[in-house]
Amino acid sequence: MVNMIECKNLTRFYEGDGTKTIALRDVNLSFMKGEFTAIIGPSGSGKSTLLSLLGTLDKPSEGTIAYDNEEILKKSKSKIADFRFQEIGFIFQQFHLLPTLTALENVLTPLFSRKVPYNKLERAIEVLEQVGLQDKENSLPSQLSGGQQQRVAIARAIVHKPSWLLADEPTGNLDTETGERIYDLLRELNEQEGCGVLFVTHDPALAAKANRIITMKDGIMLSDKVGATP
Ligand SMILES: Nc1ncnc2c1ncn2[C@@H]1O[C@H](COP(=O)(O)OP(=O)(O)OP(=O)(O)O)[C@@H](O)[C@H]1O
Repeated sequence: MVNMIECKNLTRFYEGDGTKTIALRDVNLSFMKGEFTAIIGPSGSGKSTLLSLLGTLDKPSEGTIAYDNEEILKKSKSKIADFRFQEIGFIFQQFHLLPTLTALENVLTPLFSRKVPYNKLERAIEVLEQVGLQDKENSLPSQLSGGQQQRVAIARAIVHKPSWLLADEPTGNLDTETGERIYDLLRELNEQEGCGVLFVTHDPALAAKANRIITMKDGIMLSDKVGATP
């Protein structure tokens, strides 16, 4: 159970064709479990890069990320994957559901080939209920609305009980009202499960409702402000 993530001098650049793109420059940030944080900023400002690094999907070019003082990214690939499975849940703008699998099967996918101390099927049914989709277990993604597909993706992100939920524009593909309901669901999970939520958004109204608002620009952290009180 990771209670704190600490980034020091985090820098990520990409090199190729004689050019160097700096996606993140010298970012210093800490996150405490249970926080509900919005990350905002213009396109290309480094928001997704930051989320990928925090979620151990990517490695920094320079700087460090410590999870409860442990630099997980310095470990082997399989140790990093185990860590990711135990601690992190991801939600994406494009849902990324497997089209030939039912809602229930999609939710079960992170548990394939994993040993867990609970009944996988019961757990998957439980989280589908938690996101309000108890009657859609056997539906394919194509038979679900955008909001419902994102709920399946959220159920999949929490099925393995992560302590951190990282969401990259989770409401970006949804209309305002559906987006607000997805936001409320993330808030509920944050309060009920105590998981830290970090979400990237382009929507200033949604960002303003978070407890902490981090603004990025050109790979730099422009500001880190206290938002709405819970
Ligand atoms: N794999 C890559 N190779 C080269 N450059 C990349 C790569 N990934 C990201 N970048 C560059 O890094 C910068 C930051 O990208 P990033 O996706 O983190 O921004 P963002 O704030 O999430 O943008 P958006 O809001 O459009 O999703 C951009 O200039 C982007 O072009």
